[in-house]
Amino acid sequence: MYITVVGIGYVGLITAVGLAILGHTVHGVDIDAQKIADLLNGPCPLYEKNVQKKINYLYAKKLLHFGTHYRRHDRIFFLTVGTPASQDGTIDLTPLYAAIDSIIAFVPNGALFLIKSTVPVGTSRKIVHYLREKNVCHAVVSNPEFLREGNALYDFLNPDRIVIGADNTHCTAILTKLYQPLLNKKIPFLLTDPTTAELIKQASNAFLANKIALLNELSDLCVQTKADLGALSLGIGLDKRIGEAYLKGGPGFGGSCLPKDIRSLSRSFHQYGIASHILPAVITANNHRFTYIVNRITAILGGIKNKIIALYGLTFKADTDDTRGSPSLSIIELLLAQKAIIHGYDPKTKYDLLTYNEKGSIKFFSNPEETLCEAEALIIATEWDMFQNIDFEKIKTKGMLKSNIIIDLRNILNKNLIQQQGFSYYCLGRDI
Ligand SMILES: NC(=O)c1ccc[n+]([C@@H]2O[C@H](COP(=O)([O-])OP(=O)(O)OC[C@H]3O[C@@H](n4cnc5c(N)ncnc54)[C@H](O)[C@@H]3O)[C@@H](O)[C@H]2O)c1
Ligand SMILES: O=c1ccn([C@@H]2O[C@H](COP(=O)(O)OP(=O)(O)O[C@H]3O[C@H](CO)[C@@H](O)[C@H](O)[C@H]3O)[C@@H](O)[C@H]2O)c(=O)[nH]1
Repeated sequence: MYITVVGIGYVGLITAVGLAILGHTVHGVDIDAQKIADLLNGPCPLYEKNVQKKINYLYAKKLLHFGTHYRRHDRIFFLTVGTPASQDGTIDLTPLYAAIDSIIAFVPNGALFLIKSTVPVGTSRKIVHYLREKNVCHAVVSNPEFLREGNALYDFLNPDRIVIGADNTHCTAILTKLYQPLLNKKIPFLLTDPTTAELIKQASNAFLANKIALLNELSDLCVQTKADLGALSLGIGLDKRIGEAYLKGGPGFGGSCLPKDIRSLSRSFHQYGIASHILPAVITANNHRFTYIVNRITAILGGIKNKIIALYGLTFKADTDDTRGSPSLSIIELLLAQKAIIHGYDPKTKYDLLTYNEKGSIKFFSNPEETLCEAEALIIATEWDMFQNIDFEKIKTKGMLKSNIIIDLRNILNKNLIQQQGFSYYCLGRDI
């Protein structure tokens, strides 16, 4: 099938590559001409493992194309543009409607719009009305995406389920054909209406966020009671009704999705005149976590004013270059506000894209050892594998870290080894 993917960001790029791997011919369109040029000439504008190789291969096979314009014969459009949220959860749908406007100005009636962007409940049906008012006739289907950055292509090709929210059976038939290779793998195919499909997407993220927030709260109780956080997660997760995923303690959940989608869902409750008591509590708990962690760091260091603190990991989790909604950045802002001096390191972050509200002292480094220069303490904020392979023995012997304090917000280092090497090691659920 010939498919157009609109908005080649984290989701659009993987959707385009994934659909081409499934055997379709895919045309990716973005308004960002620089992004398209980078996709065509390299390097890939975003980091997702194994994707660059796949792009090169599919491009050579002519299964994948990129451009800034639509083609007249395009009929099936996956809409994957951004849907950012303001603090009160209002979603900015301007990019989505702009994309729709540019498509309908170009293609004749009879196209199929598949909404993959995460949108507030009711959006697909509003789009149907919008198209009707414009006197054009196209079908609209909700087909939310559940991929995780860092595992994106695997998730696209091996999803736990495909959710289709459609009001007519003709669209369902097209989608069955489109996803046939995945249906052959017995991946559950859930057909429902568009509103329910939209709600499934946001509610799934709300459940995940709930799990993380509760685990993080329990982690604080572990500190006070000297219970073992690792054993607690395992013990809870072994209950099949709960499951082991999303029970890792950390600095709080972040990213461009979980925080945004809970705020948006919470706003939908409000708009429909009902109260959600749980969602606002999860948001508050997560925001509070950043302050809690900075207070603990301050206590461990006996004050942080004018002290250099090295921080490893700026992305919102490992294996991505995405810093949107990153807990590391929230923690850095709070440390800078107390006049700490930050030395930051991340293997994939494009430092020049980072902006700070606090105009404090911050410097970024291109290698982990240099980052430690003159630092009082090292904070590990994301779980990149490479941080586990750093030669801490050498760091200790050469006296690279002034006070030999390591604060591990992801519990990725081997506590016994690191303590034997002579560091004061502080980890989640025990000291923080
Ligand atoms: N990032 C994720 O892991 C993830 C997973 C599932 C769902 N989602 C949802 O998918 C959507 C996209 O997220 P993302 O992280 O890929 O965003 P992104 O910001 O990385 O990408 C959006 C892209 O859309 C382009 N764009 C904006 N307006 C356009 C227009 N009118 N025409 C063509 N292109 C346009 C932008 O230039 C950008 O390249 C959001 O709704 C998000 O909530 C994201
Ligand atoms: O046990 C855990 C799991 C995750 N996190 C944190 O939670 C955040 C979100 O992680 P993850 O869910 O892996 O990231 P995303 O790539 O944003 O994926 C989420 O958001 C996407 C966009 O909606 C959805 O498609 C995915 O299904 C959903 O997992 C990150 O800060 C993680 O560090 C934890 O602290 N502990």
